[in-house]
Amino acid sequence: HTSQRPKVLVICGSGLGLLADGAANKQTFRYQDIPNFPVSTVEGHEGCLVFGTIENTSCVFMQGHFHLYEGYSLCQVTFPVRIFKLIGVETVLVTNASGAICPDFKVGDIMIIKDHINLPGFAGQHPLCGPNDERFGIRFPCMSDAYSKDLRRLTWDVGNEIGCSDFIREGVYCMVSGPNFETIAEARMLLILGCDSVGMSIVPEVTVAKHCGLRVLGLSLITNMVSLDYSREEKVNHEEVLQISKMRAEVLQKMVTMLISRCQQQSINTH
Ligand SMILES: O=P(O)(O)O[C@H]1O[C@H](CO)[C@@H](O)[C@H]1O
Ligand SMILES: Nc1nc2[nH]cnc2c(=O)[nH]1
Repeated sequence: HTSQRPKVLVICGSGLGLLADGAANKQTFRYQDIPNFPVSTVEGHEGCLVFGTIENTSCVFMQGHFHLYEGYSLCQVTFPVRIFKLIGVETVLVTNASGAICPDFKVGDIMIIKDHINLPGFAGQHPLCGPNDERFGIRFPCMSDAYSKDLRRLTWDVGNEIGCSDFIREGVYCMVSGPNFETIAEARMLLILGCDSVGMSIVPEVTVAKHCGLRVLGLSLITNMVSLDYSREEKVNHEEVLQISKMRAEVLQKMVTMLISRCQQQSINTH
C-alpha cells in the first residue's frame, strides 16, 4: 500500500508521536488495519505507522510501540523491527520516556542511551530465545556496542547546534517489565547496578535490531525522578509522564529531524 521504502525507522515512545510531524509526504496506516500487526493499548501511543520523507531520506515512524505489560510476547513486541529490516531499513532511532535513577538528572533531560541493562532478559524474557532464525543474525550476538558511537556523537553535535546541550545527558537505561513503577528498594538496587534511568520498553527492539545488523540510536526523555528516599512525598503517574513528553516533544522533533538528515549522510559516507 506504499511505494516508500524507508531507510530509517523511528520508534516513538510515550507521548512522542509528534516526532513524525517533521516529515513531508506523509502516508499513515493504523496498526489495526495491518494484518498480524499488534495494536497499541496504552494512552500516549496512537497506534499508527507514518511513512514520510525528511530531506531525501525515506523514513517510517511507529507512533506507539508495544510492551510486555500489555500482554504481548517479546516476539510480538519486536515483530515490527524485523518487518522493517526486510523492507530495507538500515538505522533505528528509538525514543522512550523514563524515570531518572541518577540523582544528577533533571525532569526534561534528554538522555542519549549509551548502554542498557536487560533485566527481563536476565530472567529468561528475551526476544531471541528459541530457535535462531539465521536469516536475521547469529545465535550469540555481541551487545557491547548496541548503541552506535557515531550516532551518539552526532546527537551531541546536533544538540549543541540547536542550543539544548544544557539538558542532554548520556547514560545507562534499564528495562523492567512494569506495569508498576519502582519501589524505593528496587530503585536503590538499580542505582547500585549502575542504571541512570529506568523504563518498560525498547530493550527488546534494540536487541533484535542489533541482532539483524541495524544501526541503533536511543534517546530517553527523563519524565520524572524515581524516588530513592522514603521521605519523598511525590508519586509518579502516567499522566505526568505524558505531560513532560508533550513539553519536550517539539525540541525532540527538531533533534530527530536533523539527526535523520545527517545520519543518512553519515551512513552514505561510511558504507
Ligand atoms: O517506554 P515508553 O513506552 O516510552 O513509556 C514509559 O512510560 C510508561 C509509563 O508511564 C511506560 O510505557 C514506560 O515504558
Ligand atoms: N519503570 C519506570 N518506567 C517509567 N517510565 C517513565 N517513568 C518511569 C519510571 O519512573 N519507572
